[in-house]
Amino acid sequence: MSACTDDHTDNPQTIIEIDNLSTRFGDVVVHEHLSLKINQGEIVSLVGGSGSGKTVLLRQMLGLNQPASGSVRVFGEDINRIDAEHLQQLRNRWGMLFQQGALFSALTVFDNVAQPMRELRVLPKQLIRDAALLKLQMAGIGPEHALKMPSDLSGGMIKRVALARALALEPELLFLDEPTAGLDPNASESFVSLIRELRDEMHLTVVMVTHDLDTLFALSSRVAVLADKHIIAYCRPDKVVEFKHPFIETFFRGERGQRAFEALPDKPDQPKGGESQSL
Ligand SMILES: Nc1ncnc2c1ncn2[C@@H]1O[C@H](COP(=O)(O)OP(=O)(O)OP(=O)(O)O)[C@@H](O)[C@H]1O
Repeated sequence: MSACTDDHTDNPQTIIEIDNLSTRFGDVVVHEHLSLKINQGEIVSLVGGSGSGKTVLLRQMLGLNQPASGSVRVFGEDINRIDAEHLQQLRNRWGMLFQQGALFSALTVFDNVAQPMRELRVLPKQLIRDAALLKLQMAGIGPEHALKMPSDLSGGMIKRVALARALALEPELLFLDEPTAGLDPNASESFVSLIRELRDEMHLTVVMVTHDLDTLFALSSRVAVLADKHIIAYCRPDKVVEFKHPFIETFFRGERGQRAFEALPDKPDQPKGGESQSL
C-alpha cells in the first residue's frame, strides 16, 4: 500500500488499475504487492532507480509481460485474461511513444504516421491521408516535412513524428517512455507544452516514465515512486518530495531536484527532510 494517493476527484473514471501485482523472471522478483490506480485525464509520472522495474511495469500495462500473480486492468479489462483479438482492440485505444522514437527508418514521415491506420484495413486512403497530416500538424510537424526520411530529422522532430504516430488512432491513453530524453532544453520545454495541450484537447490520460525532473514537475498530476518492488508513494509532485525514503531524497533533493522544484508555479514550502510520513 502506497502513501498519499491524492485521489481528489469525486467520481473518477479509472483507466488503469493494477492490483497486488507480482512480476518475476526466474528467481528475480521485480514487483511484489504492487498496486496502482490511474484516473481519466491524469498525467502520471513513474519514477524509480535504475533497475527498479519501471520499464517492466510499463510493459505489464501494455500486456507485453505476464504477471506471476495479481491483475492489470486497462479500460476495465483484465488484459491477461482476454483473447488476442480483444487485446488488439484495447491496444488500438492507446498509443505508445518509445524512448528512441522507434520510427521505421525505411518509411517517410508520412508513412510512419499512416501505418497504424493502414493496418486497420478499413479506412479509405483519402481519410488516412488527411488524418496523418492532421496528426503531424497537431504534433507540430508541417506538411513540408511529410516526405522526409527519419534520418533527415532532428531528435526533437523524431519525437514529434513518433508522437503523431502514437496519436494516429485517436487514443484515449498515451504511454511515454522518457519523452524528453536526449532533447535540448528548448526542444524539451516545447515538447512538454505539446503534451499538455494534447492532454487538454484530446482528454488523454498519460502515463510516462521519466528521469527528467523538469518534465516531471511541469506535467505530472501525480508521481508514482517505484522502490522496494512496489509503489512506495503516489502523490502530487509537490507532496511526493516530502516522503522519507533514500531514493526520494537522492532523486528529488539533489541540486537538480531543488532547481526543478523552485520552478514550480504554486509550490508549497521548501521540501525538507524530517517532516514527512515515514513509509
Ligand atoms: N526479459 C527479462 N528477463 C529477465 N530479467 C529481466 C527482463 N526484463 C527485465 N528484467 C530485469 O528486471 C529488472 C527491472 O528492469 P527494468 O528494465 O524494468 O528497470 P528500469 O526501472 O526500467 O531501469 P532503468 O531506469 O535503468 O531503465 C532488472 O533487474 C532487469 O534486469
